[in-house]
Amino acid sequence: MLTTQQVDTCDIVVFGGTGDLAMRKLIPSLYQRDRDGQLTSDSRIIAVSRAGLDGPGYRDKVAAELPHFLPKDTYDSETVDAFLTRLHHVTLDVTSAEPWEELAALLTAVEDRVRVYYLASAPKLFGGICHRLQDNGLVSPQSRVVLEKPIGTDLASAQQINDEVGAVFSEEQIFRIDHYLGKETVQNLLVLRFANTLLEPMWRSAAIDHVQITVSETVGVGNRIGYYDGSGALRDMVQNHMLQLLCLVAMEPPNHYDRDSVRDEKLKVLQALKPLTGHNVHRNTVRGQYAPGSIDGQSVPGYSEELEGQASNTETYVALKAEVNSWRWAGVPFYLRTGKRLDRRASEIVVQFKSVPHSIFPAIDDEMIPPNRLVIRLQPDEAVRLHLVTKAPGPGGLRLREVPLNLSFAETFDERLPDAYERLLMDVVRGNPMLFMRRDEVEAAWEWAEPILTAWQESQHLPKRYASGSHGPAAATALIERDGRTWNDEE
Ligand SMILES: NC(=O)C1=CN([C@@H]2O[C@H](COP(=O)(O)OP(=O)(O)OC[C@H]3O[C@@H](n4cnc5c(N)ncnc54)[C@H](OP(=O)(O)O)[C@@H]3O)[C@@H](O)[C@H]2O)C=CC1
Ligand SMILES: O=C1O[C@H](COP(=O)(O)O)[C@@H](O)[C@H](O)[C@H]1O
Repeated sequence: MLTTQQVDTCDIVVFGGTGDLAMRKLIPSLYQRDRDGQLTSDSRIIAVSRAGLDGPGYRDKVAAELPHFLPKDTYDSETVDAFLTRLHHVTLDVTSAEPWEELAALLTAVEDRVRVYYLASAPKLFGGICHRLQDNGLVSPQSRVVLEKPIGTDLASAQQINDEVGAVFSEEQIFRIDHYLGKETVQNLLVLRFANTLLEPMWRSAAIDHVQITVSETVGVGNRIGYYDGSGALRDMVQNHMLQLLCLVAMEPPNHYDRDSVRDEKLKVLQALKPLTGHNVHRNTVRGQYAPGSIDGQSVPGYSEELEGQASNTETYVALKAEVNSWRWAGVPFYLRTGKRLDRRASEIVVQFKSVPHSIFPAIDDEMIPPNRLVIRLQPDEAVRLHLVTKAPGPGGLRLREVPLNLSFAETFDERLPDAYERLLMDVVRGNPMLFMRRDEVEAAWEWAEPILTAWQESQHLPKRYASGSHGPAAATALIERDGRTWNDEE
């Protein structure tokens, strides 16, 4: 839950302030924080783009779009009007050599204060923007820079971006965002593991059979195809969000809930990932691309139709088997899968415990007793479900039933679950980088992911086509079934 006590004065400059991310996520999240009284009246939000808008023009744009991206019960016109007065727009081509006079005049018209430069623009612009900020005298110890993902497309490009940004800002001033870390249910994972004594003794290979991490989307690539076709699901979802989830499940208990203790432990997990290279990539990964199909009764085109018939090997689906080479996790596979245009929207982590070693019940073999499962449902219908085996009531022969103990967030808490960006934006303002990726984490994640991309590129195999609205490629089912396990697709 966000604290409502702290009120901050800041200027938030959004490079790319008219773009999809800004309009759908950043501006609505800032509105919510303002609505909760967390910004002082003189705090400002300054959008930068080439759109040729003035302040009133940008305010009109936000006023028209904001209602579409807010839960209805959080919209009220008085608060919106007050919020709009904070908004400014500076028209600027960040690649041009012109001095940044208008932006500089606006920023330096007030006393030095916390300044957040949010780079909601293409990563190739990050280095240039930072250098221009410095050249224009706009970087002070109170400045922070937020880098949107993806940080690069491979290790070398990530290092280059990190070097360029690092030449202007210190590591403490750099916030590499992974919005999955701002989700309430993801933060709850740390609380679940480290504020309960029940789980930790079982949280290891002695008791756990395997872990599944799924991020299944029903949406396609939409209007982001230009970006997506050069990226694909491994770069877009696995290298960042999914590996971060894996880290939170697999990490050792940090000594403290603070920036370096938590990030040090996550880094160790990334460094312990068993490399997937060469033929191991083909054995342990599946990539797919959506074909035409139907979602919610509506026909939808395939990926290549969306590319106007252009051939593309970009994957919109990945399933893979990862392993963490550590004492705790030896022999416990982590199965990851993510894809677009699938049959359901569901993000979840499933921790599957081992089966009972021996059945004491006559006529019920060990394998007839379902193993316990902990399902951490990240979205939608956020919940933690512990599946236990119970006796089905009734006389006669013993019948066993698997039943979930269901901690549903909606049923348990009255509070609205804030969007991930609400929490993360205020963490930047307050200078708390714990839920942001440190340079070494990003680069370790690339070190593991890049050989997979290389092996795919060198291979003759094309991504497997799967019908939109399906479970994904059959090969992904085979990947887990070959180990005698099945994907959790029940809920
Ligand atoms: N959209 C999303 O859901 C997500 C996006 N991201 C990342 O966020 C970043 C932005 O994405 P998104 O909002 O979708 O992209 P958009 O293409 O929708 O927006 C890009 C923004 O940058 C501005 N811009 C582009 N070139 C320049 C320039 N030379 N000078 C000044 N402004 C410029 C555009 O305005 P104009 O063209 O008018 O100048 C626009 O405001 C990307 O790095 C993306 O990967 C990450 C996660 C999710
Ligand atoms: O970063 C990204 O995340 C979204 C999925 O985020 P969610 O919060 O809706 O689960 C994904 O659709 C997008 O392709 C990716 O860039």
